[in-house]
Amino acid sequence: MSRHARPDPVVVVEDLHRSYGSGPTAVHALRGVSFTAQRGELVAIVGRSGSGKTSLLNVVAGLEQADAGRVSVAGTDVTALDEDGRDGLRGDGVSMILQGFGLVAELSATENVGLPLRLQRWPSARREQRVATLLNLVGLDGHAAHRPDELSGGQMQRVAVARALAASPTLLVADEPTGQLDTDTGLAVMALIRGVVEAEGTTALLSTHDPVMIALADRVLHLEDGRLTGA
Ligand SMILES: Nc1ncnc2c1ncn2[C@@H]1O[C@H](COP(=O)(O)OP(=O)(O)OP(=O)(O)O)[C@@H](O)[C@H]1O
Repeated sequence: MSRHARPDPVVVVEDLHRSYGSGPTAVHALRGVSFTAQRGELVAIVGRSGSGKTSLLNVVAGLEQADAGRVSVAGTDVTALDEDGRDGLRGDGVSMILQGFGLVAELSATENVGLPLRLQRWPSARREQRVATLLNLVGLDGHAAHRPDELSGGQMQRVAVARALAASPTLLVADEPTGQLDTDTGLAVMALIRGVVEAEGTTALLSTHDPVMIALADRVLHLEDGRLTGA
């Protein structure tokens, strides 16, 4: 755990339920999940395909609504927010790295990474410096001017990671952030996330199948059929 970690719960999840569909064909993706993640803690969520990892991350980040239960992020009751409120959450302290990258096709790597800083009205000189630092950290100095269609899948993922970290979020939510990366790039991205957790006291909630990422986590939560099982 980072030196910032202290009992200061950034994420509090209580008895969370989420289903898709209704009637006999309904899928109960989350069946009463509860846990807490502290400031500066890197929590890995593991479990078989279909165990509910993406559903859990999406509800915590406000992309999907829970059927029942409560999620609080940095003191905000996410489950009580309407759609606008949930969108606002992601501009304000919660960053998400999605499985499909979520980059803007028309923008260069530099512009994509700088987007959250633009939204927060960072002065341009400071913004440029932060973006350059992040692109360097993810090993993409030479690709700053490239648009997503000029980048490989691994490079797009690294841009997405840099963008998610740009505005020093309180909470980073990442769905298999190294899933589509080769071993070396995956290690670099994991080290980057671990480093940010250490340096900035970010709380990170990640789903992963990667043993190295699991080893780097402060805590591992095991999901099985929508329930947390003993670690
Ligand atoms: N939009 C949806 N409509 C219907 N069922 C869904 C939907 N999203 C997820 N599910 C179902 O909910 C369950 C949990 O899915 P989820 O994507 O959360 O699992 P996961 O652990 O993230 O899987 P993976 O590791 O394959 O990404 C699965 O049975 C899945 O088929």
